[in-house]
Amino acid sequence: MAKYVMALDAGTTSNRCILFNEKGEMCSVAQKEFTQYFPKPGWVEHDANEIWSTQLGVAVEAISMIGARAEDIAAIGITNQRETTIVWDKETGEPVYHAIVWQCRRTAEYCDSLKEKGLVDTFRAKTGLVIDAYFSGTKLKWILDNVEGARERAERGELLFGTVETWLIWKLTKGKVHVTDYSNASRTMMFNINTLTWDDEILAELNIPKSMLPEAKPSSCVYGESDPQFFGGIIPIGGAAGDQQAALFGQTCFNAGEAKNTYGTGCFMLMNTGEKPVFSKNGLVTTIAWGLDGKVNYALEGSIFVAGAAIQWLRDELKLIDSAQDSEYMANKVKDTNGCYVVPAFTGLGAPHWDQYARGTLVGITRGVNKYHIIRATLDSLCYQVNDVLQAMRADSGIQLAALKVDGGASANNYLMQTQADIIDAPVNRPQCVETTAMGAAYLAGLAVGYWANKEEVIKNWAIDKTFTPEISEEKRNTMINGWNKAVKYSYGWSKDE
Ligand SMILES: Nc1ncnc2c1ncn2[C@@H]1O[C@H](COP(=O)(O)OP(=O)(O)O)[C@@H](O)[C@H]1O
Ligand SMILES: O=P(O)(O)OC[C@H](O)CO
Repeated sequence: MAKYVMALDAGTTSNRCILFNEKGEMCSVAQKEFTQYFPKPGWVEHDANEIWSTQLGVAVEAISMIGARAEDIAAIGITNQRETTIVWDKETGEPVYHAIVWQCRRTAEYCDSLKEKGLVDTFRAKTGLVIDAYFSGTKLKWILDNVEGARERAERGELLFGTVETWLIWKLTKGKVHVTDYSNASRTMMFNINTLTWDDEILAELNIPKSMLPEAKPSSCVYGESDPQFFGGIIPIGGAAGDQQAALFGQTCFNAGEAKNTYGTGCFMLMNTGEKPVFSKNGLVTTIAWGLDGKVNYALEGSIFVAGAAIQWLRDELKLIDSAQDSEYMANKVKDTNGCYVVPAFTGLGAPHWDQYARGTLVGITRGVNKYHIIRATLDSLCYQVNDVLQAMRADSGIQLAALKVDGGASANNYLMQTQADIIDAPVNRPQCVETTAMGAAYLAGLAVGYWANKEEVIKNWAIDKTFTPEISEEKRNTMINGWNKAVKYSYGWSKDE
């Protein structure tokens, strides 16, 4: 029997490959960052060819690190930064433009025009989403409208669209397979989450030729095989899911009412709502969690655009820290933020505010505020944003979570996790393996090929590392949250007149 399942985790700032064994243990890990392009304020792009070459590179590295062969790998599972939009030529495989990243705000005004046409309820009912530049649909329209010749070529059937998993599967199969999974399709603002089909009315509104779109399939199913050129033999590609839905699966939140929060570049809280979509009244979006065993699970999601990215900003732009890990030590050098607040609305605000024009702000500065206070306030901003989303989730679902399951790169930060427990006034549970995104993709792929027999087998692999319990008084919590509520308002609408 094959020894491993290979997860390809194509994140926003880096690509990773992890080989998992049957017990869900990480047997080999390789990771590489890739270039971020910021061509204009609020715009974010990646080079799709670099996404592919980096992803293939780490896969080959992870395999060779433990001397594995293709036949040792039961299946490949893919998980990815969602919404990021790639258009390429069907024949040459060349992207016609850089990948437009989920964080990119270039279509904010066009989104406003859709709202002004009174389409908010239509989009919500069909796609589960709010109209926002975050999602793929308007990014795809932008490419067709702005790249010379793209619309004509698309109408002639020469171009293909995909989010990152579609692109990677297409590359891995050398152009044989053009698919997406339901969880990724549900982030495009073009997919009807009730009928599980591309929505003709929306495609007409956005003027998108249907022939460009991939076939939408369940998240756990064999889409095709990787070409033998890449790993010295064929490997079935057995699963794909957006990274946040994969993390929900990796955290084994299989039942309605179970939730997780992932602290990566952004921060995303998802609650499984079972086999029926629940539509939010409090600024959350409805999304497909996964398609598995002939059924579809839905989730409520609170999407926070900037979380770990704010720590990168402290490191790369302000140069206040040498590494993201240092933020913990630095934050602990002071007992509070000395009254200052950071609102990292660098690419607008997502849930529950949904302000495309919000921009970052630093308020409450007095003469005594030093770099440690600013670092601490930046970490705290993640906790406040998560609290805003958690309150919305409580209101929508009526469920008071007994504890919050966390994961993602920044969940390693103990200061951050303790403050999170303090602010939400509930325990925070961190599992031993915080690579739940990759783990979820591995589970979906492994289940498709029988490497794991069923979900019950994988539940056994979840184990806790540490629980953080609330330690501050209600009075202190309220004071901190009131300050945040005041601060966040200063970020609203900042770039509207530019
Ligand atoms: N110890 C830490 N404290 C705070 N932030 C951290 C820490 N370690 C990593 N991060 C942040 O977490 C992010 C990386 O997490 P990861 O889950 O790999 O993200 P992604 O999948 O979005 O690329 C980076 O933005 C980094 O700044
Ligand atoms: O790169 P991450 O892990 O922050 O995830 C990005 C999300 O998928 C965007 O929706």
